[in-house]
Amino acid sequence: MSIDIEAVSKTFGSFSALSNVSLKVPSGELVALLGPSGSGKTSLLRIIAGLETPDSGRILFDGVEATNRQVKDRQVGFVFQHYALFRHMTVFDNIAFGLTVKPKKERPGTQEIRDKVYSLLKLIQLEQLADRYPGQLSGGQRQRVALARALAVEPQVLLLDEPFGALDAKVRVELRRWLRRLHDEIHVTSVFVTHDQEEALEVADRIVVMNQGKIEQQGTPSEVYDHPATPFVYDFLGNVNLFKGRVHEGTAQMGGIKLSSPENASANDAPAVGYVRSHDIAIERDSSEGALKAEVCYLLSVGPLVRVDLSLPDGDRTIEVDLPRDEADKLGLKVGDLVFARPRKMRVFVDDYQI
Ligand SMILES: Nc1ncnc2c1ncn2[C@@H]1O[C@H](COP(=O)(O)OP(=O)(O)OP(=O)(O)O)[C@@H](O)[C@H]1O
Repeated sequence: MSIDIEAVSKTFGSFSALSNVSLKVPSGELVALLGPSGSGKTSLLRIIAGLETPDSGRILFDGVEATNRQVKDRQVGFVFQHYALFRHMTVFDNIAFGLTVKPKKERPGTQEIRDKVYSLLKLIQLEQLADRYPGQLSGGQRQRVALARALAVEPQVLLLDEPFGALDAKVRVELRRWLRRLHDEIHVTSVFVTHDQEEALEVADRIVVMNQGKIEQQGTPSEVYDHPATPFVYDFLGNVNLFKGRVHEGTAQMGGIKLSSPENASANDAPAVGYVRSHDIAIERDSSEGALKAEVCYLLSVGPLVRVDLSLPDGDRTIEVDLPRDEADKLGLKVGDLVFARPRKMRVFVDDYQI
């Protein structure tokens, strides 16, 4: 089922939580709502669910207006971060719950419910745990059961609000991959709220980046990561260094670096900020054009990368560089070394922006 959100606004008292938000979720797509705390992700999800009513705007399911439709008539399934399972019920009974409470004429027979629950247990790979109670499961297993419970009633839309938020990092990564594979199998239209950019990049077909109740940008993971539309998106989706300067007649002069025809900078003689991701800076031993002299002030190996902090001679500024480990090994960097940093890719935004 497709979802259309048309010009939705929502205020709480005098606070505007959502302002004129429009979004189309095509049938079968997995969309991530990504943004910092308080950006309006959960409010939007609750409006889709029918748990909250917008002040203005409309929600359509499959092209049919559903703004005032009751939650129970929307055919949505939920999985929340703390959507507790029924503690006194087994895994089997938790998953079966939505089916057993259906009105008598819609309720499937006992054998049909049993078959359905076992097929879902197979899907979440927990067949052997049907008789356990929630207290006897790990956090990750509990969220998988919560997902199976949501899917049991065959929702047309699945809404997930930080479903892995309470889990430790390793389980989170496993579960998001698992969710992606599961979605490829069942194709239910899904909206997934997260503030974790890696999670959104890995799981979603499309990412909707939210900030202060508005959509900053939407696109495929590579569109939003490789072509951020605004400084906010640049900053939110990855580690970034800022170089302040000016643009003048098609040339940008940013903190000692000169760029001709910088992307995105058409203004004349205006203050501007250049954005460079930490992995888009090369470190070289020899001086070359477009490279900045810098001193290595900190080194840290993190998995396959080495984080190198460089201080620039212009004062107290440091820039962060992420180098593949073999490249760092080849350079043999030590704290105190004088090197040259060359931004490989810089995006210039003319409007001043503070992080
Ligand atoms: N029922 C409410 N009453 C008053 N203010 C609310 C209510 N619900 C949300 N808000 C406010 O609206 C803003 C958006 O909240 P929302 O929960 O949608 O953000 P979020 O992006 O999901 O944040 P988080 O990641 O922290 O959950 C917040 O500033 C929040 O305090």
